[in-house]
Parts: sequence; structure tokens; C-alpha cells
Amino acid sequence: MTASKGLEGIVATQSAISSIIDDTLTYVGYDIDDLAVNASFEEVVYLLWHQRLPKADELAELKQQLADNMSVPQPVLDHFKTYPIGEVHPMAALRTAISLLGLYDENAEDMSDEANYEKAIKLQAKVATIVTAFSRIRKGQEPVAPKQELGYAANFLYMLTGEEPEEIAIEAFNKALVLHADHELNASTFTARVCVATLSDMYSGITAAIGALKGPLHGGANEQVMKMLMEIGDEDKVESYIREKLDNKEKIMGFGHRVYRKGDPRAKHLREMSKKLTELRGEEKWYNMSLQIESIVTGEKNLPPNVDFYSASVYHSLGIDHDLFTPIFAVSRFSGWTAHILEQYSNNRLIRPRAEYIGPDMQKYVPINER
Ligand SMILES: CC(=O)SCCNC(=O)CCNC(=O)[C@H](O)C(C)(C)COP(=O)(O)OP(=O)(O)OC[C@H]1O[C@@H](n2cnc3c(N)ncnc32)[C@H](O)[C@@H]1OP(=O)(O)O
Ligand SMILES: O=C([O-])CC(=O)C(=O)O
Repeated sequence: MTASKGLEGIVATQSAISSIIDDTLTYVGYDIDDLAVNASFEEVVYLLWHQRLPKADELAELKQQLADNMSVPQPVLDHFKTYPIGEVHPMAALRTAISLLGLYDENAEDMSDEANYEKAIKLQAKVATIVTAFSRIRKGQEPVAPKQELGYAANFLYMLTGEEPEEIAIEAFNKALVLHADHELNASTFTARVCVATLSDMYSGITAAIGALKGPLHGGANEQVMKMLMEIGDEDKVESYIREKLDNKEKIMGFGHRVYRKGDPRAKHLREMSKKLTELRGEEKWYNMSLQIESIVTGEKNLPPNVDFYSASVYHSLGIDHDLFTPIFAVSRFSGWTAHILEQYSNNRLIRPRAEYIGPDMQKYVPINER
């Protein structure tokens, strides 16, 4: 038995949800380039859950179901007030809130297909409320109730700020949600599948996935990208900052990928949006710095940017707090995680790989006073 470090190159399951073949990402066979330009997030959610695009009445029904399920039990929101304000990372708060939310769902342990589909709807609806409410409560503000007539992307921004967002912000945010929705067997999705393959419940699977997404080698990278941009601060400091990091063999956040070799197809959409939004806000420096970083890292290391790189300047331009970038990734990825959990349940087998043992051999127990 020889281990593949990080399970690199191992095909661990079959899935009909998304695929990465020759650096092309598709959701159920639809090219991400097509969906990024044309689809609403709700259409993508439906696509991932049903493996087909919705008809108009089906989309309207899903939108209504999401709108109807956005409210969150008060104790889940109140528990945010028990944290030491300002010190809790919103991903830790989200992870805890979803686990807590499970206690308020009387069907949490009902493993029927219907109950699990309903849980997917509830989770997708409520995560927007949870993330935005946490953001407001920690600033001493009241949560904002969603508006029935707004779509998912618009509602998220509305609940975050209390103001109806501009069209350009809705368009950018919807696109970001579409681009982050699913990604084959990434670390957090794999985590969700491993968890529920024991026939554990969906809240457990999603809680586990949030924990996996939080790390800076995965979803946590987008916040780190913005931290780096802020640290550099100015266009004429990029060159020396990045070269020093590379010379010290440090990683540049937002670059590299386990699967993509030529490049992440999502990055160009975010790059384009970053250009548009930073120009609009008169803050082109974040885009210009990002371009410079891309040119150096690609030139020196042949490492293209991943989805996390330009999403940082996009979210910053939308006025979003930097530590909410990864929770926003999660808000979108709830759709993929729930789709994979439903798929896992529908054709389940316990996921239990082996380890190549490299510890000492055949030791004999030594009584404690003789060690
Ligand atoms: C949504 C997402 O999860 S996308 C990924 C988000 N994560 C990041 O952006 C963090 C930065 N990137 C990384 O840490 C990595 O590229 C990962 C974790 C994404 C992929 O890692 P792996 O597939 O294990 O690649 P691995 O670490 O083997 O890298 C191969 C080589 O490229 C280098 N490398 C990889 N990424 C980077 C980077 N971002 N900056 C500098 N060098 C890098 C490695 O040091 C290694 O060099 P070596 O061969 O000289 O040792
Ligand atoms: O697939 C991966 O390893 C990480 C990634 O890009 C994602 O989850 O979107």
C-alpha cells in the first residue's frame, strides 16, 4: 500500500454534479463561462439539486421556497451576542450557528428524501440571514429582514447593509455566487460527503464542510489575498513585496490549484468584474496591484490565479468587510455541498480509505516503571 499524499490524483467517487476536465469547469455539463454570463444563482441552485435547469414555474417555486425559509430561530441569532465582540471569526460563528440551527429543526434526523431536500432549501435560505445578521450584530446593529421581492444576491446585500443595492452590485454578486457554487471534489465538499456517508445528518455534513472551507489553503485564501493587498498598500511596492515572498519560498495567496494546470476558468470573470468595480469606485489601485501580482507570479512560478484571487478586490469594491469574504464563499457553496450530500445519500457507501503505516514495528508493552 503506497499513499498518495493529499490524495492527489485519486478518483474517490462518481458524481453527476460538476466536472473539471482539461481545465474546463462544468455544472451538470453547462460550461461555467456560459452560466457566469447568463444564469441567476437560484437557477444554478436548482441545476445542482435537480441536475437540470428549471422551467419558469419551477424557478419561481424555488425562489418562493427560499424567500419563505429565510427567517432564523431567534436563539440562533441571539447566541451571536454572547461572543466576545470583534474577536470571533465569522467562519467560526457560521460553523457554530449551523450546528445550532440543526437543534431547531424537528426534521433534522429525518432521513427521507423529502426531508433532506427540505433541509437543503432551509440551509440555503437561512445561511444568507445568518451571515448578514452576524455581521450586523457584531457592529451593534439590528439584523435586517429580507425583502420577498428581491432575488438571492440582492437580498444578501440588502440584509448586509440595510440598503437596496445598485444594479451593478447585484450583477457582480450574483456572478460571484454562480462562480463559487460547486467545484467537483474540493476539500470541503469531500468533507461533507465523508461525514454524511456515515449516514449522519445534513447539518453535521454542512458544519464539517464549513470547517474545511475556513482554512487559508481553501476558501480562507480570499481574505488572505485582501490582507496581502492591504499590506502592500501601493502599486509601486508590489514588485519588491512579491519577489521577497517568492525568494523566501512563501506562498502567494490566491495562486495555484491542485487540479487546474493552465488556469482556473473562474478567475477571468472575477478579473473582469474587479476591473469594472474598482474603476467605478475610483479605486483602480486594487485591480492594478492584482494585475501586477498576477504577472510576477505567473512569470516566475508559472502559477495562475485561482477563484480566490480576484474575488478579494471584487468583494472589497462592494464594501464588504474582509473577514466576510470566506463566509460569502460558503453562502454560495452551500448549494454545492447540499447537492453533493443529496447525491451521496442517494447512492451511499461508507467512505473509509486506508493509511500506509509508517510507524514503528512490533513493539512490546513495557510496564510504566520500567520506561
Ligand atoms: C477555492 C480554493 O480552494 S482555490 C485554492 C486557494 N488556496 C490558495 O490560494 C492558497 C495558495 N495556494 C496553495 O497553497 C496551493 O497552490 C494549493 C493548496 C491551492 C494547491 O496545493 P498543491 O496541489 O498541494 O500544490 P503544491 O503545494 O504541491 O505546489 C506545487 C509547487 O508550487 C508551489 N506553489 C503552489 N502554490 C503556490 C503559491 N500560491 N505561491 C507560491 N508557490 C506556490 C509549491 O510551493 C510547490 O513548489 P515546489 O514544487 O518548489 O515545492
Ligand atoms: O477544487 C478545489 O480544490 C478548490 C476550489 O477551487 C474550490 O473549491 O472552488
